[in-house]
Amino acid sequence: MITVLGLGFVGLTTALGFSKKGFKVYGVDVNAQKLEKIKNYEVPFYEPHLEEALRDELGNNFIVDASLEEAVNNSKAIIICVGTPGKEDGSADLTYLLDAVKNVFESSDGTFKVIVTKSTVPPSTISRQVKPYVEQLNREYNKPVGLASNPEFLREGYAWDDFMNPDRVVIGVEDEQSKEILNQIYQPFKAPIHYVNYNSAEFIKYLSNTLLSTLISFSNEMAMVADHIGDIDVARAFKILHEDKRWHGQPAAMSSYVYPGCGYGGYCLPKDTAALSSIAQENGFTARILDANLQINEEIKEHMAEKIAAVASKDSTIGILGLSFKSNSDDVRFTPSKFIIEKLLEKGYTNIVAYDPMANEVFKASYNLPISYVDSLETLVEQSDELVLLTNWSEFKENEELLKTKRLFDFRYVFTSPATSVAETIG
Ligand SMILES: NC(=O)c1ccc[n+]([C@@H]2O[C@H](COP(=O)([O-])OP(=O)(O)OC[C@H]3O[C@@H](n4cnc5c(N)ncnc54)[C@H](O)[C@@H]3O)[C@@H](O)[C@H]2O)c1
Ligand SMILES: O=c1ccn([C@@H]2O[C@H](COP(=O)(O)OP(=O)(O)O[C@H]3O[C@H](CO)[C@@H](O)[C@H](O)[C@H]3O)[C@@H](O)[C@H]2O)c(=O)[nH]1
Repeated sequence: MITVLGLGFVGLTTALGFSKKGFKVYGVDVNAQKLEKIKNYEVPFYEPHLEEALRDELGNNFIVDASLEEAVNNSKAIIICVGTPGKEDGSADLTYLLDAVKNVFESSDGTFKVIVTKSTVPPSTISRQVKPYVEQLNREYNKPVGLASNPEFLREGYAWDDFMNPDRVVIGVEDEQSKEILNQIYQPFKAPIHYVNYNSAEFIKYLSNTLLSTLISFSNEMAMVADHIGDIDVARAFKILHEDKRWHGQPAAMSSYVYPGCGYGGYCLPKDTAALSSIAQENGFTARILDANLQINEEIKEHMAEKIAAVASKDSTIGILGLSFKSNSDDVRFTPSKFIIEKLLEKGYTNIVAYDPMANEVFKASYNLPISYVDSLETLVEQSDELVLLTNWSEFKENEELLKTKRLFDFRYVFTSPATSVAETIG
């Protein structure tokens, strides 16, 4: 039913996991020594629980002494778990992956199977590299295959538990036959399954890993800032930081911080981020993550203005939804709306009309921009050709139908939550 190519940390765990769930699984590896060990019930690396699982499954559902041909042709899903090491220039080396794809083609008897990339590959690998490669192979072999991306999120040391109890399963798939097969093999896991396109699936894996690496480097940058300033108990500071209630609960409210939008504003985050970078510099340390953080906060606003300028004609009326820096507040200090409106004015949009449930007056008095204001959402929509949502007010959320009568730039992702816009959740 399933073949797993590559029996390293991910592959052996995957093979034993599916085997444990009752599927017949063929395990294949090009490393003869590794394979020999596995055949002798030996896990070639240290990972808790795998030895026990190998003892239970080998010779039952898990088969490692079959030829590649037998494995591939008895399987509907071929899951590739080979290494994708980094090259010197930082890019991913896809040699093993493409070799594995070729091996599948050479061995296939021509019945339909789906080749599933579980190895971590950069977004666009399937669409721009694997798919064209498969099309090229197909001109030679003419064997129908489907493609899917199924990134793996397990951690070493917890591989078995993470694989058997995934937080979610992500499947990038663009044809029904492959989707059906993947749906079947993941049903026993009782986890949410998210079907997305290839690029999104690959991206989600990097979104996860780079968030983790960024948080670690951020923490380390902060420790270096603290060391340079001196007399700061770094470990204690981090422990106290973790007491913020937004880190706890399910889902932790902190997840709303890991969410794109149109930049942070308000009286605190912009000035405090700048001030810490500045005092670090005074103490002889350049806080590059903080500096990049500030720079991104500028760039995102320009990016949003450019998105509008790319499609909206200069003589259209732009309706701004939201002026305060966040909902449930009338504070307009450093509000992204101010900067985005200024950028639109610079780009030549002269008809800008704005509405905020609370902050019209204070915004007008603070910034004196050449725009007009209206006092109801209905009037704003009526007067505008384009709508630009910049503050996450519930009044906007509650009026989706009205807002969607015009083209809407939803820059707070109110109606297109990144979590659900590309994903269909089942299970
Ligand atoms: N290690 C992790 O915690 C982890 C977690 C999630 C994702 N990943 C990703 O999964 C992939 C595999 O990682 P790993 O740690 O299991 O690697 P690994 O090096 O432990 O295992 C890869 C295996 O693939 C085998 N192989 C190479 N070419 C082959 C081919 N043509 N046919 C059959 N087998 C072949 C190798 O001999 C090796 O045993 C990588 O892309 C990695 O980034 C790793
Ligand atoms: O606060 C922290 C947490 C981790 N680390 C270090 O970060 C590295 C990675 O740790 P961890 O994430 O626990 O291990 P991995 O097994 O490499 O797992 C990561 O990489 C996998 C492969 O892509 C993903 O599947 C996992 O979700 C992701 O956590 C290690 O050097 C840790 O010491 C720190 O320095 N500080």
